[in-house]
Amino acid sequence: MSGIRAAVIGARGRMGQEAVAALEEAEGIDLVAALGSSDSLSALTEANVEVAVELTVPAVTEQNVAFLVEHGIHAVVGTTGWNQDRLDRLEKTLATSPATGVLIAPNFSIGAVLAMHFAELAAKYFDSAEVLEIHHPNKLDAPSGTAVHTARRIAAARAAAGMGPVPDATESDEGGSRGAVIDGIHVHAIRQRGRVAHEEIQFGSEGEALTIRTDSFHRGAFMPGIVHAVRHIAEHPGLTHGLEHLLDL
Ligand SMILES: NC(=O)C1=CN([C@@H]2O[C@H](COP(=O)(O)OP(=O)(O)OC[C@H]3O[C@@H](n4cnc5c(N)ncnc54)[C@H](OP(=O)(O)O)[C@@H]3O)[C@@H](O)[C@H]2O)C=CC1
Ligand SMILES: O=C(O)C1=N[C@H](C(=O)O)C[C@H](O)C1
Repeated sequence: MSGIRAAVIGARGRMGQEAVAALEEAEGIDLVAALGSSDSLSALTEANVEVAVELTVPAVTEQNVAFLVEHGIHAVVGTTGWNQDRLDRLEKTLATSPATGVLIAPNFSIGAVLAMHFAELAAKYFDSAEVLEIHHPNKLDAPSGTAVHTARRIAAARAAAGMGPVPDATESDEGGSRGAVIDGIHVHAIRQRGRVAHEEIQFGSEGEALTIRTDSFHRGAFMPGIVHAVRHIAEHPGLTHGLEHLLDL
């Protein structure tokens, strides 16, 4: 064995099981540890892990990533829940281990990464913009991490173009029908059995609309992005937020 020594944390979850299979298949990567919730993280240092893929739950991801950084293990993180406070704390931890790379990836699917990129490009050309996400009903968080990241990027592109708020005359919003509002962009979450992960970004201006849609029908959709990140995260010390930064976009 002489490839990148990789591990999966959360190996028995829906994503973790797929990631274990994908990394076992990947050339130039040796999967040397696969941890569930009852395993100690010390197994990672005992196995001399170089890159760990973190796919757990929002409640534990921050402490897992802190352990990785403190032990100089590069991290490829798919778990949601990385708000600005958590990202700020992570930056501080990374300052103590400057050669270590951490990728926080709201979505590993190439289609979703491109959809967010296209949405950012389109944002300044349309008066209205809203994000709709649809996921399986076992998902713990709403709105999805991808939808939050998408809304933030649209809002930043609008702000950079000097645009004001989206037009909306709503005076009463009983039960939150207008959805969550992330940096001024409305985000709507649907949970539906039979679905995996889907997002639609809707833009509108007088007389025209643009809809950008991405569908992940199977968790295999996320695996090429994970494998690519495991191969390249060591070249990106510090914090990287979004797989787009590891791609040639
Ligand atoms: N970035 C992306 O592209 C994607 C991100 N996600 C995100 O990834 C995360 C996982 O999703 P999914 O696989 O569907 O969730 P699951 O609920 O299927 O899996 C979560 C796993 O986390 C494990 N876990 C919980 N606590 C710990 C811990 N302390 N140490 C190790 N493992 C732990 C559980 O382990 P056990 O079974 O051993 O109790 C469980 O198997 C979610 O936040 C989801 O939103 C999902 C899809 C794509
Ligand atoms: O929980 C999921 O399934 C997914 N979570 C991520 C998110 O919240 O954006 C990525 C993808 O949408 C699937």
